[in-house]
Amino acid sequence: MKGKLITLEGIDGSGKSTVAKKLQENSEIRLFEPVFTREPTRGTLTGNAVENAIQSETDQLAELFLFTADHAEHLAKLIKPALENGKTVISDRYSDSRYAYQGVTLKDRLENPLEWVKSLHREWTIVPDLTFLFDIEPETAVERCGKRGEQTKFEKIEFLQKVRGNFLSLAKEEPNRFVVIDASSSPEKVEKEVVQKIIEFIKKD
Ligand SMILES: Nc1ncnc2c1ncn2[C@@H]1O[C@H](COP(=O)(O)OP(=O)(O)O)[C@@H](O)[C@H]1O
Ligand SMILES: Cc1cn([C@H]2C[C@H](O)[C@@H](COP(=O)(O)OP(=O)(O)O)O2)c(=O)[nH]c1=O
Repeated sequence: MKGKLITLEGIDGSGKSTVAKKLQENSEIRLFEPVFTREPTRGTLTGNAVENAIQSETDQLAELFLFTADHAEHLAKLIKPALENGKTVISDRYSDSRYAYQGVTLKDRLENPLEWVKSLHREWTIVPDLTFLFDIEPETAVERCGKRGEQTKFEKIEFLQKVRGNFLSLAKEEPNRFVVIDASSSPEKVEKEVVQKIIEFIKKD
């Protein structure tokens, strides 16, 4: 696999989509002609199923498998072919979202849900080359989500506190893959930091 996979992760309202949009417009990033994508995917069979699940009180295990099915489809149809073509792929959310979020939703059902969800992916997923973790206080993130519009069942402070904890422990486990960004900074500062790291990373090879 020749291309590089870069992922954007963080709790709801941490500013991932804002950064993804800025990256698409950034002239230095455009030079690399990256493929921009996201999870959950949009307008696909699996992505639509996930969207329905998020908007209802779906069983947490069923929800995990829907998110995971969407990931498998995303890998097969978009990520793998793009990487094989030597493209840089930038994904707004990816597998770490499953480890962090379902690591919380499944905590009353399984002994160590984060590790279990990780192990479920191990044999077939593609581990990103670089992952940005947009780290922010859940209070600020939820306030931002409120301004954005209708809130989902995941956009609650207590829940997101636990998700944030999972993201931070994932970052600690793999310090070479993760870059933790202070997402409470201004959009300009966040963009500048991310662009700089991506360019450094791509030029390194
Ligand atoms: N650095 C920032 N400072 C202040 N507000 C921001 C910042 N980044 C994004 N926002 C705003 O916060 C809200 C959530 O951002 P968004 O990019 O949709 O987050 P996410 O994709 O991580 O859920 C949006 O209304 C966006 O305009
Ligand atoms: C990809 C993924 C997302 N999610 C959650 C995170 C979000 O609350 C929700 C939808 O993702 P998304 O549309 O990216 O939300 P946002 O723009 O607010 O960050 O699904 C999981 O629980 N597991 C997953 O594997």
